[in-house]
Amino acid sequence: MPAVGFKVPIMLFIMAIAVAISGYFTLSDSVEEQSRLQQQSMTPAFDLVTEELVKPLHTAQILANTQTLRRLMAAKTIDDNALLDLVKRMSMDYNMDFFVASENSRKQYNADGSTLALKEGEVEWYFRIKQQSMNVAAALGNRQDIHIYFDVKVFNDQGTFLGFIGVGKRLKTFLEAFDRYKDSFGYDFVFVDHNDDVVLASDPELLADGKRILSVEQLSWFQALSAQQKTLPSLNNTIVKTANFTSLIAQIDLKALHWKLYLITPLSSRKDASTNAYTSHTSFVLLIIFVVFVTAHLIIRFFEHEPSKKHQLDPLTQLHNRAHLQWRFDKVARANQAASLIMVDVDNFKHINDTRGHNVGDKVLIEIAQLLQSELREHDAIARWGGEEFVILLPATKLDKAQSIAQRTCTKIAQRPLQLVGEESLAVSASFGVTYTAQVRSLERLVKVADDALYEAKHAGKNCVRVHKLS
Ligand SMILES: Nc1nc2c(ncn2[C@@H]2O[C@H](COP(=O)(O)OP(=O)(O)OP(=O)(O)O)[C@@H](O)[C@H]2O)c(=O)[nH]1
Repeated sequence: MPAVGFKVPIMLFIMAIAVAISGYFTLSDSVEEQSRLQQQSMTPAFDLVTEELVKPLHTAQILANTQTLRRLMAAKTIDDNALLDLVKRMSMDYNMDFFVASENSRKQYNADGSTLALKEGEVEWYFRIKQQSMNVAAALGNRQDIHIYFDVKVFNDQGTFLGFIGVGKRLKTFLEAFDRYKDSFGYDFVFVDHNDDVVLASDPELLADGKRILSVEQLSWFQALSAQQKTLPSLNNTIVKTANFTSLIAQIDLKALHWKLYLITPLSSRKDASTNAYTSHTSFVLLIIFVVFVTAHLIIRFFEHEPSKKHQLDPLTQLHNRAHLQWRFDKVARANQAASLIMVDVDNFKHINDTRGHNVGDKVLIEIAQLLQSELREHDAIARWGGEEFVILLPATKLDKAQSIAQRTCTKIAQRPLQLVGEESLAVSASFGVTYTAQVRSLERLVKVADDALYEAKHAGKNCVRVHKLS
């Protein structure tokens, strides 16, 4: 088998293919995982902004254009009850807290049925927003239970200002949801208005409270942007790096309000998530590589140690050859078993060949091979060692047992003359040399000692058994 020569290149080839496949799948998995994480973290934020901010604002904008509201607000003398009824109905229909502020009556009509006088110097927002050119405004209020109020101007058909329709949204749920997202995805959010002032943020320190308004330019991540990044029309998908952190910025524009929402994700948390995915994937691929490697190694080893079929059998006697016996001996040695070894040599074989011819000599060899094999146990091994020589390996067999097997076989050969077709029977005998080892030794050494014993048997007159102990 050319196994040793091919083993290293085959292993390298398998490893190269495995690493290439692993690299390909890891890379594509990593890209997929990144996209999934991006989607997973952004979707809830979009949902929340749409549900809590965009929807109420758009609803108020639609209601500002309804004829019923404009008719009631355009009356010289406002019908307080009719306006209160309308506000109540709208609030119930849309499940939001609407209010109406009337220019003609200078009153605010609330969904809970209350009214509030809009006096200059007392209700600051009304007079401030009224002066602004924008038709929509947002303001935060109610310190104890923070609300965001969207105020949409209402005009009559001639463009005369009639007041506001507003909707107030409790921000507690909004902020709580963002706290949960912050825990799960690590991101912060900052809303900034048209002046780039922070109006709302997940970090309570940044919340505008009317007394202290922070500009986005004062925030550490904004300051870390490069001069070129600051000139970009949108900071969406911008990566900002400082000595302490690397963050990914997402920007959502709330055009109606002229607000911007920044979501700031620290990339370390992303890296952790994708590193975990990468690690588990790579571990799996490495496990497969390991299994493939071990399997290939075992297969190659099997072929290395398993002599091929054509080398296993002697064509004449159909007994195994030397290579096979060596393989069997190595197994016994690896198992640290004791073993006996018998060497058998046909007596006066040259004479048989010379007097009866080679064909008869061959027949003698075949007959003796069959007889020897029939005397052996299942776990014994026999091989044709040379011309008329045979070697028998008896694993886990003590010397006296091996000797008695040899003696019994020797007697049987001598007692069973060979019957030849058309010829008189032929008396054949064989000599036996036996040895034993209790511990692992080389096959050559065992054969040498058994051969010495055999030599002694030949000198003792042949057709007998001699035993030599290993020194
Ligand atoms: N017919 C036949 N003869 C073989 C084969 N292989 C070897 N021989 C012959 O076996 C003979 C062995 O002769 P020797 O080594 O002198 O041994 P021997 O005649 O048995 O003498 P002792 O071993 O002392 O009994 C040689 O003549 C070989 O040519 C074979 O496959 N077939």
